[in-house]
Amino acid sequence: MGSRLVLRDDLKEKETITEKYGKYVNNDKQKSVKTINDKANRATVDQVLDPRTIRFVKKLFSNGLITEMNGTISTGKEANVYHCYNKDTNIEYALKIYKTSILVFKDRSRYIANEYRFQNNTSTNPRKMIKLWAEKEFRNLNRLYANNIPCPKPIELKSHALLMEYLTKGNHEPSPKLKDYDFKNLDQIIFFYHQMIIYMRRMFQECKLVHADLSEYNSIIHNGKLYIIDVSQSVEPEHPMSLDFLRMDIKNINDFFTKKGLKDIAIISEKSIFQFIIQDIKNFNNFNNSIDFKNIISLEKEYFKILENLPIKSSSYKDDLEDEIFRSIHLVRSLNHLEERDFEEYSQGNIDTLKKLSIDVVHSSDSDYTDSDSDTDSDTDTENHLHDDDDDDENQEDSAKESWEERPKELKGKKYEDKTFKKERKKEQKDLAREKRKTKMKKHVKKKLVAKSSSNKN
Ligand SMILES: Nc1ncnc2c1ncn2[C@@H]1O[C@H](COP(=O)(O)OP(=O)(O)OP(=O)(O)O)[C@@H](O)[C@H]1O
Ligand SMILES: [Mg+2]
Repeated sequence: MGSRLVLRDDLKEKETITEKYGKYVNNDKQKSVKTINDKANRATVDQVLDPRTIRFVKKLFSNGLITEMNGTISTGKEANVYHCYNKDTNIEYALKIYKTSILVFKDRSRYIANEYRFQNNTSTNPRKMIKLWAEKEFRNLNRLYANNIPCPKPIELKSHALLMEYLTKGNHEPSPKLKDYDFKNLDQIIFFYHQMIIYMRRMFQECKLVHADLSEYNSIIHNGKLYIIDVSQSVEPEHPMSLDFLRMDIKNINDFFTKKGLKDIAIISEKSIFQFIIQDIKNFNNFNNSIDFKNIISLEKEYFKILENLPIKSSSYKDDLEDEIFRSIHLVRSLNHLEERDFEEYSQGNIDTLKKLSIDVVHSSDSDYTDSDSDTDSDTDTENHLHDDDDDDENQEDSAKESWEERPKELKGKKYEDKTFKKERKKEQKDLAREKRKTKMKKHVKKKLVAKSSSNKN
C-alpha cells in the first residue's frame, strides 16, 4: 500500500478506507460491506459506502484521479466528505458522497420543487434523486468557479460522488470553517462580513444563484480568503422561494457577524443588504459606471465602497422589528408565482409585492443562465410580470405608502432608509405606475380569475 498520509487523529480511521475497502474496491467480487462488524463503521458504510457507491469510487481509482481514499473530513446529515490523495501527483482531494437514505431526502424537496433541473425527473427513486442532487452541486460549483467566486474546484462527478479540490491549511488538515476561524482583529471581521455580502450579490447577479444554506458552516477561510462551499441546495432566482431563501441567508450572516461583535459597528439592515444584492447596478448612486465590469478587483472595490456607506443598523428594538417585518413580507415576484389561494388576499392588496418594496429585481430576461456543461437549456424566462395591483395605477404610490402606513406607527422608521434608495424608490414608483398602465390586466380577465378562485373555494 502506498505511503499513508498522516492525518489528524480525529480524521484517522483504524485503517485507511482503501485498506478497509481497498480489497472491496479492487477485486471484482464485491463482498458486501455489510460484513463489517464495527457498528459505527457499518452505520457510516450503510448510509454512504454501499457496494454500489464503492463501484463509483473505484472509477476514480481506475481513471487515475486518486490512489488513496482516507478518513472522513466530515460526516454530515446529508453527505460524508472523505480525504483523498493522488500519490503520483501529490494532490489532495475532497470526495463528497451523498447519503442515499430517503429520510435525508425528505427535507430537500422544497429546494427541488419548480427547479427546472429536476422537473423532468418524475421518479422518486432516492438513488436517482441524490444523483441529480450531486449533479446540481457539481454544476453550481462550476458556476461559481467560472465566475471567479472562490470555491473548491469541481473535478469529477461519478453519480452521487463528487470529487473536488481539497482546501487544506497544510499538513493535510482542512482549512477552517468561517465559524472556527481565528480572526485577527475587528477590521478583518468587517472585511469578511462585507466580502460575504459581495459574494452573495455576485452569486445572484453573475451566477444567477441563491445559496439557500449560507452560514458560517458553509464557508471556509482558505489561504486568508473566504470560500463558499456546499451549493447542492442553491436555487436560481426564478425558483418561487428564492427570495425567501435569500432573506434566510442574509439573516444567518447578520446573526453570525453580530455574535462576532459587529453590532452597532458594521451590521447593515437585512433589507438594505437584500436591496444591495438584487438591485440593478444602475440604481446605485455614485457608482463609478465607467469601471471595467470584467475586472473583478475594481468591481469588488466599488462594492466595498457602497457597503461602507450604507446606514448601520442600530441595536434599537425598532430596527430589529423592521428586519423582522421585512423577513415576514410575502414577496411575490410575478403573478405566475401567486398561489390561487393567495389571489384573493392579493387582490385586496394584502400581499406585499417586491415592486412595492421598490426593489428593482433583476429582470428575469437577464437571468437566463445556461450551464456550460449542461445539455438542458435553462428554463424559459418567466416573464417578470408587473404586478397587476388592485389599486388604481395613479395612486400606486399612495397604496405602497398606505401598506407601509398600516404598520404600527413607530415603525415608520424611514429615517434609516438610505437617501439614495428613497430617491430611487420615488422614481421607481413613478416608472412603475407608467409601465403598469401599459400592461394593466383587463377587468374582465381579472373578474374571471377572481370568480375562478372563489368557485374553487366552495
Ligand atoms: N473541498 C473541501 N475542502 C476542505 N474541507 C471541505 C471541503 N468540502 C467540505 N469540507 C468540509 O466538510 C464539511 C461538510 O461539507 P458540506 O457542508 O459540503 O457537506 P454537508 O453535507 O452540507 O455537511 P453538513 O451537513 O455538515 O453541512 C464542511 O463544513 C467543511 O468543513
Ligand atoms: Mg454543509
